[in-house]
Amino acid sequence: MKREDVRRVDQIAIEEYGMLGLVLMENAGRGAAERIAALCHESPRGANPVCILCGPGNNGGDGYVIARHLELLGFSVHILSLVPLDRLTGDASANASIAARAGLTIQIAKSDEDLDRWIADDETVVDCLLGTGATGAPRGLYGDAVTQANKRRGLRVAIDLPTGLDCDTGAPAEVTFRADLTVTFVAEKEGFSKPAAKPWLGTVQVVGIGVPQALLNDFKVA
Ligand SMILES: NC(=O)C1=CN([C@@H]2O[C@H](COP(=O)(O)OP(=O)(O)OC[C@H]3O[C@@H](n4cnc5c(N)ncnc54)[C@H](OP(=O)(O)O)[C@@H]3O)[C@@H](O)[C@H]2O)[C@H](O)CC1
Ligand SMILES: [K+]
Repeated sequence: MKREDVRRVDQIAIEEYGMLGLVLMENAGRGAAERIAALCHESPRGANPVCILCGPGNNGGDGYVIARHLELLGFSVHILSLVPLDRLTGDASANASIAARAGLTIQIAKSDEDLDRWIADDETVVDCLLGTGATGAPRGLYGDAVTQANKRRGLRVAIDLPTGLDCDTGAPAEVTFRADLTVTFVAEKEGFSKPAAKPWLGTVQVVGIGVPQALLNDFKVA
């Protein structure tokens, strides 16, 4: 699916079918956590703990849901947010607040030094930095976070798409998250089929977020 179409699916599910964004995000995050747990159990590089890198939007919001479910699945998890939590809005803000009240470890990374210090070398790193709302190459600290993550030797999991990858063209930015697994929501993105995208995607798994079949049919999603 094209980026604009998958964003429309979220929007229509909420505006025309009356679903709540929080429900879509919970389904997304729970499904992603289950895939991450499976990968960590079956891969020799699959480490526990897990470090979740969260950005300023709903892709970051997914990360707070993933953290809560990974903890329930027996993983020790810590979250590095690249923005103060009061910068978050909507569903992302709600889930960051739930994670904080639940006592999940959340640190605010303000510099590349913070990222270098707080991302351990052998933990599993989850990319919840930028999703379908990204435009252009990851800017500033987002580029630093991708560079730091790519240096680690643990597993890397991208959520919805690897930060830096253009999900319509499949073109990687100068700095792109190199994932072992990409968990993408609703459907594979159009750019994922392009050869240039392959080194950055790793294995791709699609997670449904509970939107009605009628809506998927309208977008010809298998
Ligand atoms: N209910 C839902 O909508 C669900 C969405 N899902 C997840 O949501 C993301 C899409 O979330 P969205 O908030 O629209 O966008 P992002 O999380 O990708 O964040 C984009 C913001 O990041 C900033 N930005 C954009 N480009 C760059 C860049 N190149 N470098 C740095 N920062 C960037 C920008 O913020 P500004 O304040 O700077 O304007 C964007 O607003 C989707 O991918 C899913 O993961 C759930 O899956 C389902 C429910
Ligand atoms: K991402």
